[in-house]
Amino acid sequence: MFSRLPRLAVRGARGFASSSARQTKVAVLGAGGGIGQPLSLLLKMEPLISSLSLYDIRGAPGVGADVSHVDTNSTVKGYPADQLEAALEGVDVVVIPAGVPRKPGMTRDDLFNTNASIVRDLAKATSKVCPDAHLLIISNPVNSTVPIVAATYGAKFNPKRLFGVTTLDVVRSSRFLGEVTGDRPEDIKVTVVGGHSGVTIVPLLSQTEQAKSLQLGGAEWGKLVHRIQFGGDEVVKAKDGAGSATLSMAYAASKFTNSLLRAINGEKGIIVPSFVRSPLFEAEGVDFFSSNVELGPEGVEKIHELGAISPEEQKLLDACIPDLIKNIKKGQEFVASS
Ligand SMILES: NC(=O)C1=CN([C@@H]2O[C@H](COP(=O)(O)OP(=O)(O)OC[C@H]3O[C@@H](n4cnc5c(N)ncnc54)[C@H](O)[C@@H]3O)[C@@H](O)[C@H]2O)C=CC1
Ligand SMILES: O=C([O-])CC(=O)C(=O)O
Repeated sequence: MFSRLPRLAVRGARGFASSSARQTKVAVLGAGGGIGQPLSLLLKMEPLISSLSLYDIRGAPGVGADVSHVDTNSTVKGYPADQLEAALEGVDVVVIPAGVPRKPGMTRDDLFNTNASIVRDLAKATSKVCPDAHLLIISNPVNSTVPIVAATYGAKFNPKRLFGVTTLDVVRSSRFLGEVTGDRPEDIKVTVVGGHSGVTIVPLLSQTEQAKSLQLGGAEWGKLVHRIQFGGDEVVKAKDGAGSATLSMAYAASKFTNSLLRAINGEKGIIVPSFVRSPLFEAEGVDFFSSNVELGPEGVEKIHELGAISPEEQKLLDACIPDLIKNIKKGQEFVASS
């Protein structure tokens, strides 16, 4: 049955999807949307999930009924607008792609006014119903929505269990670098640090074997870095008013969810970039930062240092920090004043 699903089949073959895997209930909040629908389908194909809870203010019962016919073992239920708390009952992992996407000419920060309160209200519900769940935040601006969730949790905030999903930047880096070098994207691993918008996205290409032929600071490198930082804009422009990345984002979110689920199930050595509460640049006033994070049963097990970076990458980092501080503060102040 899984012959059409090579990535999942490999996972199964490694034994982590065996019947000894723990029962894991996952909720998607915003499941009726452009990301939510394909993400729900991909999570239905995830052997480490036993139960899927799909919530949206529009259309989730329909998406739930549809996805529930897929012939994998997990159960699926869609919940309408007035059943958020029921949707969160007993949930271990909550993935949140709820909120509006960009239109051409907008920055991610332009989404703040609409999405900040959506994310805050969903976080209020998760902190009440499933306070120990791992939270995977997709809604933009991620640099602000993740601090919003942390601030909403207040004393209940567990920094090990809150993740801004920056995986699409990693996915794009592999793909775009592969287009330049001719290497297979599947073989390329790029550590992307910082945040998730424009210049806060910092790909550490000097640490990637396949990027060694690029002259750091040269035109080709500069073009590639710019494409990685502004890859989201390419999609927004091509969709011409109909939204932003949905399919590649659903893929990226399912990839990150799988990494976390494998770690929760005891697999060791899973290290992926994610935007988390981080000590790395705390002294400079940056409370949240994306870097390589080692995942474990409790969520964040270890936050890795950046390692050796080139002078060109240091410049990118210097440009990232002030924007990141602004975005994080904006989220924290929103919760403090609401
Ligand atoms: N982290 C990342 O790398 C990426 C983040 N995004 C962000 O993801 C978000 C969603 O994007 P799309 O799925 O394309 O948008 P969409 O508009 O297609 O879907 C959003 C869904 O959220 C639902 N929603 C709104 N308020 C809600 C609430 N209070 N509770 C539950 N559901 C609610 C809507 O009904 C809709 O179905 C946007 O903010 C977008 O910017 C998009 C791509 C990549
Ligand atoms: O560009 C956007 O607004 C959506 C997004 O975060 C991405 O595609 O990276």
